[in-house]
Amino acid sequence: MQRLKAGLRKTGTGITTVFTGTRIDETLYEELEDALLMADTGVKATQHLLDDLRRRVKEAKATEPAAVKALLADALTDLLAPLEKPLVIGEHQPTVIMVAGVNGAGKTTSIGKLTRHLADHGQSVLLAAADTFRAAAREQLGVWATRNTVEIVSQEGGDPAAVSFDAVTAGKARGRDVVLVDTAGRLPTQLHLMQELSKIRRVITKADATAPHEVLLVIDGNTGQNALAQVRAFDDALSLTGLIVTKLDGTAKGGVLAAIAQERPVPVYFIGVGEQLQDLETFNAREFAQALLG
Ligand SMILES: Nc1nc2c(ncn2[C@@H]2O[C@H](COP(=O)(O)OP(=O)(O)OP(=O)(O)O)[C@@H](O)[C@H]2O)c(=O)[nH]1
Repeated sequence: MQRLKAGLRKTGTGITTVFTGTRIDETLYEELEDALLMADTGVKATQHLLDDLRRRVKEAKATEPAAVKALLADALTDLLAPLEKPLVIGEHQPTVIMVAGVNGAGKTTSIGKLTRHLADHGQSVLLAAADTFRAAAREQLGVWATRNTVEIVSQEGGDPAAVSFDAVTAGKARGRDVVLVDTAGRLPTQLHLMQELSKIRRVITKADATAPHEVLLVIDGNTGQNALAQVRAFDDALSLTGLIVTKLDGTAKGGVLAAIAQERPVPVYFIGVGEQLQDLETFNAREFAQALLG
């Protein structure tokens, strides 16, 4: 919570200074609108929050800007609440989790953190290095695997769908709890690479008819509105089940979660708040709103 609070300070300060005045007037709402837009909350979510806030202020008969800030925290919590959902492991063995994202979003780091989180909860993990293009990516995942004492299935220059198939088959045979499939970073505009992702998904289903059980997109919270565009594109191509939002430490664009909640509410399973293994937190709407608004 402290790390999240510190991380969201840049986003939060712009919004909270709006409430330092003494009067609740149109200027306050206008400044708040600007601050929310600056924080990448997006036009729709900003409008929704302002309308909701005006209603709450009227109902509560609030007279102090400080009270309005508390009401905004409530409005934001309600908006973000649909994004709150725990990642459930154990309904299938293994639970197959496919992870996608654009280059540099923090996919491999998040997989390392997630592996550690799962291992801490007593789950055995098998990693599939389906990023067969970049030797460095395989090596990086290998480092995480060693650090987490988990197994890894990788294949130099192989077909990513084939590696995924092998990993799911091995996970089944070895009775692992979770198979995590890391895919190469790609842009939604690279159509052939998006098709390749769909192929990986299909081939995973061939190895296990019920899989993948989770299809996660890792997005960089620092990219603001662009992250929302990524959610839309990857969701259209892959039917996402969840998100991991990274780099929420030190961002000025934390409002993007509100935009996602408003426009494409894919659950946020985890948030990344640093580069270390332990810097992964489950997403909680109230905590996030409070961390943001101080
Ligand atoms: N501050 C901070 N940095 C992060 C976080 N998550 C990842 N990073 C950093 O972001 C950079 C990119 O992370 P990677 O995990 O390599 O990204 P990737 O999506 O796997 O990249 P590709 O393999 O190119 O697709 C690294 O320097 C990470 O340390 C986070 O939550 N906070």
